[in-house]
Amino acid sequence: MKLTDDLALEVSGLRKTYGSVVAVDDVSFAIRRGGSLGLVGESGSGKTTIAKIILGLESAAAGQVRACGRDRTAAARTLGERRRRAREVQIVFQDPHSSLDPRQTIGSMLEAVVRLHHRDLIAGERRQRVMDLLDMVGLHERHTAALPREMSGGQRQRAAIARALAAEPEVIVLDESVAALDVSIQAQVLNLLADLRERLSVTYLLISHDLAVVRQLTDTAVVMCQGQLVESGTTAQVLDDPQHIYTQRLRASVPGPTWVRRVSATPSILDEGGAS
Ligand SMILES: Nc1ncnc2c1ncn2[C@@H]1O[C@H](COP(=O)(O)OP(=O)(O)OP(=O)(O)O)[C@@H](O)[C@H]1O
Repeated sequence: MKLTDDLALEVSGLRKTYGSVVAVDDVSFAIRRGGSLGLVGESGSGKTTIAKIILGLESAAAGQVRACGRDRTAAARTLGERRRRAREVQIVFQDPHSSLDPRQTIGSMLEAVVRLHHRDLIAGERRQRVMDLLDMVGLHERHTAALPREMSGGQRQRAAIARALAAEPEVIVLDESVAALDVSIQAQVLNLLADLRERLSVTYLLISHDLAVVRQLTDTAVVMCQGQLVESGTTAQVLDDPQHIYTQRLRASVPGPTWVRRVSATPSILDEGGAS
């Protein structure tokens, strides 16, 4: 794969094993600056492992990860390097309950991140930045004093998005970020994410098993099956005209507004007896 500077994120030949399990097997994809790519696949296909390697939470056995043209495959050696990498890629997890510190108010959490990444700002400017971040995600000044448990699930996820934005990252990894929310709240947060992408030109890597979410938020998609990338293309191509049998089964197994039942209930869409 050609590595170029107008790409926000590039993953090439990535491999990760856990003992005898090959979690990620020679996976390559790229996202242009401001683009949004959906990483699709059923549970255990290797999606979160890829996210962890991109974030530096796991090391790869082979392959390369680059963000904004800079290699980040090897562990960061200095604090400055870790901070710079954090400004390149941030993550929003599925469950803000466990990803937010339960003892820290939303305001102090955001101010700490602003302070870490914008050391030149004075106190008043930092406070203003926190207000701006809250406003960007549809929260209010009163939420600065709130603890995570005093907020609704949707508000907590908005706070987690604000925390990611506080670093002004080039790329945000959204790892099942709306999966735990009620459907109506999920729609609001999806709209917020779409608006933010448009306003900030931020790049998304969206990890989801929910094809409707992938359709709404991404313009390209890759499909993972048992650690391998089996299909890639524009989101419309992949979802409307899937070429690989796995993607076809994945699509057929997802109930949606226009869902037609084509497969019987099965623990895995890979079970031969499961699809009919
Ligand atoms: N820390 C670990 N130790 C051992 N095996 C692991 C570890 N993390 C992941 N795996 C294995 O690697 C494979 C890929 O897991 P991964 O969590 O990346 O999949 P996923 O597609 O993100 O699934 P899910 O949507 O359920 O999170 C699975 O077989 C999983 O059991």
